[in-house]
Amino acid sequence: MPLAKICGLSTPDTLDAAIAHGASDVGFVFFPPSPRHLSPDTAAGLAARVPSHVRTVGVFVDPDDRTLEQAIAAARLDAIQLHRTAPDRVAHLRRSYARETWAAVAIKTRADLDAARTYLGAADRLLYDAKTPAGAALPGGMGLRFDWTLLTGFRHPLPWGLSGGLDPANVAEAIARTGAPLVDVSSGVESAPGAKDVDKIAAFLQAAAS
Ligand SMILES: O=C(O)c1ccccc1NCC(=O)[C@H](O)[C@H](O)COP(=O)(O)O
Repeated sequence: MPLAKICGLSTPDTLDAAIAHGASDVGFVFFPPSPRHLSPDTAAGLAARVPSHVRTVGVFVDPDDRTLEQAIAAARLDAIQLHRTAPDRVAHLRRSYARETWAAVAIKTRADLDAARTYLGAADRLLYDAKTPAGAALPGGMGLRFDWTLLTGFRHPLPWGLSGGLDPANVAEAIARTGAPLVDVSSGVESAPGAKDVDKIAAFLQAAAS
């Protein structure tokens, strides 16, 4: 059974549902333009509900040191997920904060996937996510999917995860077709942008485990 991360949780009931139904990782977004953005105080309250066998992952977009420090301290993050962050900066933040460090890699073409190799030695895990359109406010959480066949035969330079456009109806097929060791979802388990749905969370995690 692959690991499964529910990203962009922002309420106790949806967080509890993710934990109860077997999520390995829960994601808290620290990016003000996102409908899933959390303040450090809110994140701290949620993090206190997370048992030790579930990892808390902070999601950031090329963060400055202060943003990271506040979030890590408040939410006692186990891991940091970095979008739009250059490999040398990822490596620096990994060394500085001593947290498991995920580099999100935006994928549309084979060349995008090849660029993932630049994170070897810089990150602990790659999260392949669908590239959002130029000018989009968010680099993730938009329900977009990339061509999974790009992953066929690819020699992954690091442990990895699959993200982008997953939902309860397609996650089992995604795992079967790609062999993903970790799947990640946000909008696919929402009823509206930023509003997670406990039934969809349960259905996603059940399908991922099937
Ligand atoms: O979800 C957000 O609002 C977000 C904002 C800024 C950076 C990253 C963000 N999400 C990252 C994730 O890990 C999402 O789960 C991933 O992009 C998949 O989203 P979706 O396609 O909606 O399932």
